[in-house]
Amino acid sequence: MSKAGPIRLAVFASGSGSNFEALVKAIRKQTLEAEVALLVSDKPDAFALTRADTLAVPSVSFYPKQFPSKEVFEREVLDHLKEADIDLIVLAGYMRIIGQTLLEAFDNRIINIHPSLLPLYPGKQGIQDAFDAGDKETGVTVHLVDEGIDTGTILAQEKVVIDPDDTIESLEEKIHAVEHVLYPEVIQTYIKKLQKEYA
Ligand SMILES: Nc1nc2c(c(=O)[nH]1)N[C@@H](CN(C=O)c1ccc(C(=O)N[C@@H](CCC(=O)O)C(=O)O)cc1)CN2
Ligand SMILES: NCC(=O)N[C@@H]1O[C@H](COP(=O)([O-])[O-])[C@@H](O)[C@H]1O
Repeated sequence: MSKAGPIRLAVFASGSGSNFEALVKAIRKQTLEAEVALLVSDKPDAFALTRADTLAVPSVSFYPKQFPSKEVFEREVLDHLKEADIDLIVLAGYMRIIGQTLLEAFDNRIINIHPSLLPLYPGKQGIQDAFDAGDKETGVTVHLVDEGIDTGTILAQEKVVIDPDDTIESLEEKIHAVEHVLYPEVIQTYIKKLQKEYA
């Protein structure tokens, strides 16, 4: 981490990749002092990979079920991260549990964004769960990733009001709009913290 040059991020995405694109655009607007050196996906048909091609960001994708175990899969991923000299892993709609191989190699250097006010509604459908519960508000959480699911140290949260006339689609739009601003801000702050620690 003490090396020269910008912090090198690997973004992990399984789906659309709008948060990935927001991070790249924040870097190009110079509001995030980092470099997205690699996009990693566990879904070779993920639209995030198309966004990476359009944005000229190197990418790699995998079929996890082709590997005999999560450990073997993550060792392959880790080889690519080392080759790209990655400093920080940023999960952005990555719908796969991070195992011990990556957790140990990137201790306190894996961040996730989750579309609920954790500890409320962890898991894969945070937006739907809050909507179905009839809550008047939900929000976005950015947290460190640990061995639990959405149990890592919370770095930031922002509330989002659920209006009576909201649909699941309109709520998703409001959540994503918050994410696309909050995530780059939180990562910038965390990078500065890491750089001080490693100085
Ligand atoms: N070790 C951790 N890994 C991940 C975390 C975390 O907090 N700790 N956050 C998730 C994101 N996520 C919710 O925020 C989440 C993603 C995926 C799952 C899940 O049950 N996935 C299944 C199915 C995977 C598949 O079939 O594609 C699984 O991996 O077994 C729950 C929560 C990212 N990873
Ligand atoms: N459990 C993790 C989880 O639900 N993550 C959520 O997936 C979406 C990815 O959107 P994107 O692919 O457009 O960035 C985001 O809303 C993110 O919070």
